[in-house]
Amino acid sequence: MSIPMTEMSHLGGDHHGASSSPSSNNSGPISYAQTDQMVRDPNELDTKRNFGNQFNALFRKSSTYQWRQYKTNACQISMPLLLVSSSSIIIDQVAHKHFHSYLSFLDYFIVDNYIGDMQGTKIPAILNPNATMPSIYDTNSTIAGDCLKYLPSVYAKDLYYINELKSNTTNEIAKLIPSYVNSQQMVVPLIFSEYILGDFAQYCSDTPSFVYPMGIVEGPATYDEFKTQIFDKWKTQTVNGAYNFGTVDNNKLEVTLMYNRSISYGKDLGLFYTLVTRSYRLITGNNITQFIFDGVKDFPTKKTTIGFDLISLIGPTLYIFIFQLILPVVLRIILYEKENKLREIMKMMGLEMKTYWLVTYIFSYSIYLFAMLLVWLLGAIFRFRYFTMNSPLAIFFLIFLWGHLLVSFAFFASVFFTKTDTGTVVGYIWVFGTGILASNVINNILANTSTPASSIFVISLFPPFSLFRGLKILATSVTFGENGLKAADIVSSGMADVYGFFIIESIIFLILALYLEEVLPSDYGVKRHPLFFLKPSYWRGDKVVVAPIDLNPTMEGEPADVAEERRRVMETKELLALEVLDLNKVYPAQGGAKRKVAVKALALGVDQGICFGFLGPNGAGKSTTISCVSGLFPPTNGTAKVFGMDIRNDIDRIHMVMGVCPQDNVLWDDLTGEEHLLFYGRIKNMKGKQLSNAVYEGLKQVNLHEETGKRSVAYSGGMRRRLSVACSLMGNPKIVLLDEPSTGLDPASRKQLWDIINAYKRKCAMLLTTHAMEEADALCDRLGLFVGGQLKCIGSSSELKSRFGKGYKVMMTVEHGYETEAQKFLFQQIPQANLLNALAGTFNYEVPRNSVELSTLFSEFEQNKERLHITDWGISNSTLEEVFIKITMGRQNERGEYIMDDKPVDLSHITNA
Ligand SMILES: Nc1ncnc2c1ncn2[C@@H]1O[C@H](COP(=O)(O)OP(=O)(O)OP(=O)(O)O)[C@@H](O)[C@H]1O
Repeated sequence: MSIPMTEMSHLGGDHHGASSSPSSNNSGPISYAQTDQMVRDPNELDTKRNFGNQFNALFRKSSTYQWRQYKTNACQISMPLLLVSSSSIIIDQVAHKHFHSYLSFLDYFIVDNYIGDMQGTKIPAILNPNATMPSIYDTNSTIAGDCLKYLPSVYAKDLYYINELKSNTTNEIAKLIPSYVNSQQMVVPLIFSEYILGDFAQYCSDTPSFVYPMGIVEGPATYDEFKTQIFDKWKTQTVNGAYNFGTVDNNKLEVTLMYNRSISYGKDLGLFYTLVTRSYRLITGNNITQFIFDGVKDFPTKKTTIGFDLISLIGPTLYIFIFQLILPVVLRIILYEKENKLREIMKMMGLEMKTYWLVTYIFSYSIYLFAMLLVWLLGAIFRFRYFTMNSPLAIFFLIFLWGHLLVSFAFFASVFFTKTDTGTVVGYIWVFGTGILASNVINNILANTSTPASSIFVISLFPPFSLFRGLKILATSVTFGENGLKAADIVSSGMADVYGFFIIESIIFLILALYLEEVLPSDYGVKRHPLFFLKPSYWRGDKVVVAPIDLNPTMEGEPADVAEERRRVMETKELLALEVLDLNKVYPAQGGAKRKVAVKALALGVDQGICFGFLGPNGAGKSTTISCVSGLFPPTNGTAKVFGMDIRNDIDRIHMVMGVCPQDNVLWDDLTGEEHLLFYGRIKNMKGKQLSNAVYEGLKQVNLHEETGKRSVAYSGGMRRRLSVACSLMGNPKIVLLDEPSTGLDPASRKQLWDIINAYKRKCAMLLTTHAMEEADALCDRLGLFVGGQLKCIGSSSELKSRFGKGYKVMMTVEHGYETEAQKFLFQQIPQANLLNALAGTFNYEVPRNSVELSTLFSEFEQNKERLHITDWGISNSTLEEVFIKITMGRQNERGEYIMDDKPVDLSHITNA
């Protein structure tokens, strides 16, 4: 005979005798509950969170994590740098191409526009005589009035003409222009269009001023001489431009314009043009019938010098992208931990959220600051006036304060996203969208001096626009020959206002972010009442008062053992590791799914030092119960107490004595196993030798001690699972919740895991869910079987088997052709045997527990097996699996017994034979 040893081991009962039944009408602890350190009062537990330890734990973890992410971080940080560098190259190219090779194209464009502009100019009626000719500013003019002090002083006084006539006719025009413009009566109204003057026109538009036109003097006799002279003088830059007349007579005006780009940037080309054509008309009285405009010639200039800082001109547009580019990066940092439940698991393991936000803030800000300081450095290296001419103090405050607003705003925005990728993409759209909006719309609003202060105030409430305002002030200070913003001008320029907005908005967004995190419903976490801050108890730091839950003494339809468990929980005087008190969880209808009652009026107690197993089919509500107990979800009704501490108002303290291994492995891909354990150990106040020993032991127990350098992303599924279990056991928790801990483990690893759990369960209480019946058998002192969110039975494995199993199983294998004789023999020995199945000569029977005398059965089989050609036989106890199947698939009859509708094969003809 061969008796399957594993099954035979069940003979004579399980590892816990039925005598230890909780149903023995006592309300004390389960008799086999043992623990090395019995807790009698929750105050005996070390539930204090130490800010220093947790800060240290998180700071080290985040530093290591960010360091491991150096490639991603380098890419993200280099984006702003790339923008700065590439803009420098592009602008250099544009400057050289347009101002040197394609100069005339650009300048024709300017002239054309200018003419168009002039035609549309409305001359104010009060001006008399009407303006006939535009003027160039004489900034020294006292007549000009106050408005001119705002104008850039780039216009020098002298404009030359060269009398290098090709024709033999007298060059009347050449003579007349100087006398025309130099005559004192030629005080002309200032009527430049806004196109030409840009922002500066705003200053003078309300108070038309009169200025002297500049002087025009005769220059050297030939163009070549003139060129030489200009080239010699380019550094002093006193000459604005020159005319070189060709043929000039009553019908024809042939002229070449030359201008000094270093001074005038081409802005006054139109002016030069108009000056000569209108003078011609005024002096000759003729309309020009033939105008030969020979194009525009640039004055010789030093090769690399460009007259104005294009980068500063387009600065606000460019810099608004650069300054905001870290926003999606920060969003990614926050959302990664949110989406992957890492934030929740840290919380469940005891991390204080204040510490979490502080460290996340410091890291996000550091990444931003590092990137921006590099941008500043690069800007200085490329000699962008923006960075070299503006006061370093003004730039520093802009970078420093904007960083705070950016990070606070990212915190605020992160509240509205759950997926990392969605948040990051929206972040980039935000950066570019607001950048484009700012440079196209907000720019004009800010540039318009008639924009009321209230509008500017409203605009500034929007972070990207207040940034744009600051960037524009700095840009304006350097664009057209200004000397940059001085530290002394920070207040008068409006920069101080911008800083003020940054500071106030940072505080507002930070408070909003933290507030919304506390109250806004989300996938995980217990949320506060929206008006929680109005309660004085919140500010005093008092514990929230919650109504006590009185367990219903009876619940209709509850099986006897479950009702008994309810009574035990109500009456027990002992401090239980976990009391579940009429816990209900209803998931609201969402995304097409109906409202789901996942857990119904659950009442049970888990004693200290035992391992309690939740069994049940998929969707029975096991994980939901664990999630409620761990604080991942708030219960809809009812509550649970861990060592007497209520999950509704003491969850933070509970977390310090709790270890959680969720159903999915919640790990940081880029951290090693050792780093995970160090982190969780530090959170739970472990230090020094104690910590390093615990980490080593933890890794050794799960057989990961030789994988210390490997990051968890490179672990196999089983290794990740073992690491998750090791994390949950760090820091000597008093209660450990394990949601399907052995999923995906090979048999050897599973055995190892069982050894760990068996070793730990005397030190703490454990709650585990599993689908593996042998695991429940091997580990759990008590089991609860769930179906449809309700507890269907509760007890030790042996109790359940004896209550719901039919007794023993007998297996017999018979040689071909001798089956009938062998079966007859079996029914003679055990008349109540019930054939479950017969396959290829192997027969399985169910045998009622008291229907057989085991010793007689053994000797009868031994004596007859050869005669009956029985090659193998065995007897085993009912398995938990049968109990499981019976309860989950069977139905209850009127006496409350579980029966299976699928009847076994009817072989009564054999029995009767
Ligand atoms: N976040 C959720 N939102 C809505 N319904 C949910 C949510 N989580 C679980 N449920 C539903 O609640 C019920 C119980 O789910 P739960 O995950 O607790 O079952 P389980 O017993 O742990 O199952 P399994 O053994 O498959 O892990 C299921 O019907 C499930 O669809």
